Amino acid sequence: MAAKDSKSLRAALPGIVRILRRFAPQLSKQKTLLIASFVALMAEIFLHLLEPWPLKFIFDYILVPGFQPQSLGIPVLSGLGQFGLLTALTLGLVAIALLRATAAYFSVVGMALAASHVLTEIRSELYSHLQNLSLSFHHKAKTGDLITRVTSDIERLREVTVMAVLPLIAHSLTLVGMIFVMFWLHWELALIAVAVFPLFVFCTIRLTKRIRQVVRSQRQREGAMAATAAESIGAIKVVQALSLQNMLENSFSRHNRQSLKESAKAQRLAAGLERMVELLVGIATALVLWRGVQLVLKQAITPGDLLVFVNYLRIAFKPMRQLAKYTGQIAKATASGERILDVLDTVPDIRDVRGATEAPPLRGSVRFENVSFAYEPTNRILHNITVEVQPGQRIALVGPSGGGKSTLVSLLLRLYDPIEGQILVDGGDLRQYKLQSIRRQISVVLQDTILFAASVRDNIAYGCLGASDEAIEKAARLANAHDFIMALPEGYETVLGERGATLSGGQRQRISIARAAIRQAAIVILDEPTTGLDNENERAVNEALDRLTHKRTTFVVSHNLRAIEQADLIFYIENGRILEQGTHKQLLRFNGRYAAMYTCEKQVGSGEWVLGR
Ligand SMILES: Nc1ncnc2c1ncn2[C@@H]1O[C@H](COP(=O)(O)OP(=O)(O)OP(=O)(O)O)[C@@H](O)[C@H]1O
Repeated sequence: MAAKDSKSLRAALPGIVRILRRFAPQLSKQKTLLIASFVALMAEIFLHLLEPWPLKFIFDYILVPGFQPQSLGIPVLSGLGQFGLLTALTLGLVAIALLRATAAYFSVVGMALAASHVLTEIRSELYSHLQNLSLSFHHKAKTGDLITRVTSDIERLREVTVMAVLPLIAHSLTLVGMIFVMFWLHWELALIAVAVFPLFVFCTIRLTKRIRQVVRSQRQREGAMAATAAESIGAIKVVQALSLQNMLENSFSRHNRQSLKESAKAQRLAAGLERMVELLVGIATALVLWRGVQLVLKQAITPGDLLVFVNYLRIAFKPMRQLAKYTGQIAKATASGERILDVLDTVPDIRDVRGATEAPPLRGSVRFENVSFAYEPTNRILHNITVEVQPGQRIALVGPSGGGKSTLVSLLLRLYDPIEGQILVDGGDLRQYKLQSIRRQISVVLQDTILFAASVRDNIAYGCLGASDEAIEKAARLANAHDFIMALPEGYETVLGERGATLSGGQRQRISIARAAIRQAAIVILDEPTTGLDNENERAVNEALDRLTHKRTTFVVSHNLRAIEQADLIFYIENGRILEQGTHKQLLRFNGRYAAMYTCEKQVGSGEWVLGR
């Protein structure tokens, strides 16, 4: 994920090869379109080379004293008179222009279509890959930066394919064709014309390398800005409440100013490169004229030949000047392409192992066997956890904050894999089953309920895609949500604000319970589901949770004393170790840490376990 250091142009080529190789399957699907546009391109190049030739004939045969049609050596034209030949040549000029325009049209449209198809497919692949990348990746990556990759990096590749790659190929091949024809006409004059080329290539490579470095660092800067914006706008309430606006603004404008500097530098370099090319072409034209006129006077070449030379240099002038622009754009797009590949080539830590099977319908027995886990290799969070849970049992995980309770349940969801030990469901190792088939059978209610900017109905149905209206309503009734949903302006069709912002915390929580309920899963995970709710909402949510978890294996991470007392089995976890386990009564009799916390909490009397938080 880390940004690569800037590369030289020589080193950029492997980047392009890497991109082409990685996207070869998508490209080969567009084979027919690509071949057709290439054929059109070749036709365009040929017609481009042909353009000055009618003029050459006019200069060499019509404008010379003593017109001799036979000297043309082309039987069809030799039979024409002076006027007829002039008409034929001028019509030829128009026909060449027309055919060339048609060929160019088809090559551009064909290429644009092929690029759009390929990149649309890559964008879908990128999005789906991002969704499946493990949490360990997403915790480290910046959201804004990832969004830039899915949107503007892909867009840049699409633009550059049509606006730079195609013209670059066309112009390069035209240049090669022109050099070939010039050598065929007169090698000495051709040598003079191409003499400035090595200088041109040298300067282009040097400047393009610098442009690429600047542009890459500018892209990173833009990613950082997008990340800052996404983060602060996503958490605007906290930002305003803590008056963090100034601090965030400063950081944003620092990146913004730096990006401006880099963009100005890139523009300066690109403009300098273009001017240098103009100068070199001017020098080449002057040299050709100087030697060419002498050759015409010595009758070594015809005036028409010199005209073709000068014309080719003029035609070559435009692409050569643009070459700098195109290479700059391609360097930019290579950077974009590599940023996309960096994501696509990141292998999810958590994925289906080879030969993984669909999990059978679960009964709900769970066993953690000597499970250890670390987010960072050097810092173990869980140590040798062994837990045995029977189907339908309600388990409470308690202990001070940071002890590892949420981490433990996230291992059951296979958001992470243990570094040692194994987790068994109904006797089978979690890792032998397909990821989705396990997750589908576990319902989750978290403290931070995430709802989507969709209708209430859809938000509930996300728990079980394709659920019927009856099932949705049943789940909503179970979750104590039906009545307030019906009171919303459009009932179940009411579209929620982003992240469900238009509902109260308790309402959001009850919709998320309905979403969990519709799954009918054998295992339910409740991670502090009532934290932050007022008494009335908490009562409604608790009622809903009791119904949701009835006869299901339930893991509750909670500070709520009532939820803890009701559990069949309580695990007291501190510093990643299970220090005590048993029923509420057993643990009170044991008079250890759990009993101490419980007694202390009872005395404080808030009903919420506050120690250690
Ligand atoms: N994504 C992460 N990357 C690195 N460390 C993490 C990550 N998530 C949690 N931790 C660390 O793992 C430890 C256990 O966290 P966890 O959230 O499991 O504790 P908890 O017992 O659920 O706490 P709380 O009661 O406050 O929710 C903490 O020290 C925390 O800092």
